[in-house]
Amino acid sequence: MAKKKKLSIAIQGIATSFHEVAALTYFNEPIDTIECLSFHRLCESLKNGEADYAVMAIENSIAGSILPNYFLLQEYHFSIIGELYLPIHMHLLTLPGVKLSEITTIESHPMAIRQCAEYLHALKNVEIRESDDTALSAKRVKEMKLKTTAAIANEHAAKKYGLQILEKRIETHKKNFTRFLVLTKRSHDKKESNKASLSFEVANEVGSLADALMTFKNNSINLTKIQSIPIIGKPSEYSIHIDVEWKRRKQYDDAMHQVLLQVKNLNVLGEYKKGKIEYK
Ligand SMILES: O=C(O)C(=O)C[C@]1(C(=O)O)C=C[C@@H](O)C=C1
Repeated sequence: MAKKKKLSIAIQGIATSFHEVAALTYFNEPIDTIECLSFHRLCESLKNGEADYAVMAIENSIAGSILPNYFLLQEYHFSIIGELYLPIHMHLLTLPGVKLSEITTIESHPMAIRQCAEYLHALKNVEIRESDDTALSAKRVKEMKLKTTAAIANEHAAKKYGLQILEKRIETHKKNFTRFLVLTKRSHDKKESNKASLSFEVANEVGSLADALMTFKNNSINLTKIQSIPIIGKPSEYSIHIDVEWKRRKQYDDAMHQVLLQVKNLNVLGEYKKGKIEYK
């Protein structure tokens, strides 16, 4: 019997990155990952058909929204087919035997650095350096035998690169989640969807945004997130991104028909099943 072809999933970062963990958790089957060292590269990989799906972090419960990714969602017009809330535990990794007093540089992905800001602010005389990926920082410490550099990364990176966990759980708050979106160019089944991500623009007039949001309220639709991003070239104008959840599909459909008349450039970025926040 012919073997089933594995799905290829574009991730930001390399093996053991949080994106790899997110992709393995979401698909829950053997996958081929395509390692991308930027979110732009990740979108290109999906666009040119190298990947079947892409997994993209969009927000973190400590560090907030990854704003550039909202621009990418707008630019590439992929469909969001699912989401995943992944618990994130950050550790300080070094070569075996290294002491904290010997560390002069700490490097990691900027989102990881922001999630550990409290811990990092308390350290004296340590340079904080941004990298493309948590796992890549761990790999660099190992391969370049960097005795005075520590990486902020997860336990999978520690294991893979034989690094010691010098400090455990250095994230600012223990309930730390990153929300990932699963993107595709393919058509997908929306039968089970109870959540949507939308974007639109409103006139710069009294109450225009409030009126649009009231339409969702009046149809019993729960607004779970709102994020505005600038419209490039139109200073002080914004594109509004919202996430909404519904109990009955008809309520969402009714709200959408009404809101269509109130806003400009309404886009449905995806309709999908709401992810669970499960604390481990
Ligand atoms: O550097 C990684 O390991 C990533 O997968 C990137 C990333 C992010 O983009 O937010 C993913 C999850 C964590 O929030 C920290 C970093």
